Amino acid sequence: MEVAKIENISRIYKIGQVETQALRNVNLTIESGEFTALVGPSGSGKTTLLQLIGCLDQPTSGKLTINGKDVSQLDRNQRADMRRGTIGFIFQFFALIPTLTAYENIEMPLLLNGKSPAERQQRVNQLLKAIDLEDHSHHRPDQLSGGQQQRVAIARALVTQPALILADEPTANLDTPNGKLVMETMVRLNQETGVTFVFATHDPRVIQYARRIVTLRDGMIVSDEAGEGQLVESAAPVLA
Ligand SMILES: Nc1ncnc2c1ncn2[C@@H]1O[C@H](COP(=O)(O)OP(=O)(O)OP(=O)(O)O)[C@@H](O)[C@H]1O
Repeated sequence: MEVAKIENISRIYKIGQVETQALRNVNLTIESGEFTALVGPSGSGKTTLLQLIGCLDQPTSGKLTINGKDVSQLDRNQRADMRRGTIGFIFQFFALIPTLTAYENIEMPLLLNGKSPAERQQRVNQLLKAIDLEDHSHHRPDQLSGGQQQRVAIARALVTQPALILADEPTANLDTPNGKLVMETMVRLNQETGVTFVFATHDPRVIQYARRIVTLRDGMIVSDEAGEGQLVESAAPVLA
């Protein structure tokens, strides 16, 4: 099944008289279950593309279909509705709420979606187990390492069972061991649940996990090839 279909998409940013063409006639289809890296030099359009797929932004021209729905012309509120429940985000700087514990950060999207207390508790505990942080559930972000914070962010992105998770440079602020743990967590959850991951990265150590590598240059896709797709040994799956 197609999770995202990008047809002839362009995105032009205008600041005063200055125009920047961030994406030029991009075509890309993301199928359910993919684990795909967007790579390319700084300024090539990776973040712009993720923001469009994530319904955070609107294309200047072209057609964008997410989960079978045409989202090219949605207004701000309609885009927010589309994101909720369909798309999860993981950011470079984790973006957790600093005053909430790991547990509460993961629970937040379920509260916003009006889930019952019993359902919330069951789901959050399941995710804490899946990211191997059950014993840190009452820690606030400043009481967790960068890698642990990013694993909490992964759990928060997954908690509503979205069709698609988008990650912009998820390991950019992590050291090598923590970056590896974060990537292995993403691979494992992709293997166990089949949730689709698309992530932007510069890091060759991250690219090796991708099963598909899409390379952008000057706002265009210049290659689209199979990656090594390094697999991760799964213990007993907790979310499958
Ligand atoms: N909000 C904006 N307003 C104006 N120009 C922008 C805006 N966002 C991005 N751009 C420009 O669009 C182009 C693509 O930027 P984008 O952030 O998508 O690239 P990127 O590949 O993600 O880069 P990096 O790897 O450095 O994050 C760049 O030339 C950038 O300067």
